[in-house]
Amino acid sequence: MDLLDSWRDLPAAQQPDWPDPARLRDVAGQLSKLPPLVFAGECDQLKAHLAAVARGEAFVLQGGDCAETFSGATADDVRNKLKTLLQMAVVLTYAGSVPVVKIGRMAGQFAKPRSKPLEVRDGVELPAYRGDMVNGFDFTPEARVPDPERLLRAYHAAAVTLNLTRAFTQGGYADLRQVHAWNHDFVAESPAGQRYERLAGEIDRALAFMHACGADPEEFHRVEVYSSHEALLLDYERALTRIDSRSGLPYDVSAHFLWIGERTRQLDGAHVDFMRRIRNPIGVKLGPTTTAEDALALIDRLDPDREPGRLTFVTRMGAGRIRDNLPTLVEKVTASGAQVAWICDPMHGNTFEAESGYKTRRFDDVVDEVAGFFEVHRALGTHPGGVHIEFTGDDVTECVGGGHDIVEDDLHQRYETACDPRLNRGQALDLAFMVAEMYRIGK
Ligand SMILES: O=C[C@H](O)[C@H](O)COP(=O)(O)O
Ligand SMILES: C=C(OP(=O)(O)O)C(=O)O
Ligand SMILES: [Mn+2]
Repeated sequence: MDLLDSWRDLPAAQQPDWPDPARLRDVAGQLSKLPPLVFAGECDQLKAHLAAVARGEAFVLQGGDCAETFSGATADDVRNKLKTLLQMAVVLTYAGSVPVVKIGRMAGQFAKPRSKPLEVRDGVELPAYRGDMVNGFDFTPEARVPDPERLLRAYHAAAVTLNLTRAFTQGGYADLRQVHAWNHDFVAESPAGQRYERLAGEIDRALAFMHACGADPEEFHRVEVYSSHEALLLDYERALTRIDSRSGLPYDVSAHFLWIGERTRQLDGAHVDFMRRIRNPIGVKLGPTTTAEDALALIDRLDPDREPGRLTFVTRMGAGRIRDNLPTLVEKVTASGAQVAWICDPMHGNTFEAESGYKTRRFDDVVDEVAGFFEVHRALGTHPGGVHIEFTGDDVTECVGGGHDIVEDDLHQRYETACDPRLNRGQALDLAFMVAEMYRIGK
């Protein structure tokens, strides 16, 4: 048997109950003939950047929706998300004085693990929504049936999103001389926008200075933005895995970077088995129950050759636990000689249900978890390598607190997420300024 299929004999958590397995096989066959969404060489490039992160020379900004939707694969939606990502990256690069590796939770983040298989509303029980790649968001029995056709739609929505991303980032929109333009629709009414505008003015002056010194303006014309998603549905990921013609090695060409979620990181499970065989840079989410032994065993399994940039640990402990839980993990991993990149996801350990029933997160908890992450790494002399966040480019009301001080009673106003609550654009920019400061202070 092809080793890329050995996961099929292992327990795979969080897979949908596809009602028609023959149809699933047919769709997987179609997917396996479709062109790659990314190229192996690009994945290697990202791996080299992540190796720099692991060495302490760069910082990762990874973010986007919790769950992308098919209807969100539009020019406006993608541009707004990219704009926010670029603004955050500029803040971090300039105010934090550090090269920023930009990775979108974009172009493939269509499948969700859930804590409960069923959703109950007013006594009616239906299968939980598992992302547009699996079933529909509407609370009807028809919508909630897993449909393999959705895997094909996910591929096409990812292709559209990636095409837009490549056009925006390579075609001039992301040119550093556009720093003001990204902010136009934002600056007047928001403190974060005004703060950003002042920083953009400084960048202008710095660019003019460099230009006067003879720097080539073309250097600032393009940026690299990489794609990433949770590698959850193994039938999809396997179908998009190809042998790289240069090296003869397998790459999952559905995204540059794939990660294993907190709910699917079982050492003897299917996800770890599949992911150890692909050559992309990969991540693993580490929640509050992770032991140092778990982390070391994951390293042995997923990065036996200790390849620089191969493995990133994304910790998501919760603001109240990070200062207690993270030090031992980092100490023991560092002592083992493994060089992983450490990234902080300050979202998933801080979710709670408001009285109104909306899932939400406090902006202050998000900031506190990042602060704890920095404190732990600074105390140990290790590198706080980045942040992984859920945000959107729109002015949604999903997380409480932040500049506009959204309160629980406001959540209903613009609660648009298909899964977890995201930072809105102002909250995301505020966070970027705070992270930049934390980065600079401890350096
Ligand atoms: O995004 C992550 C998970 O899918 C999400 O946190 C699970 O949410 P649930 O507890 O509502 O299932
Ligand atoms: C499911 C997610 O996170 P975790 O696996 O950390 O719960 C996510 O990133 O949306
Ligand atoms: Mn999420």
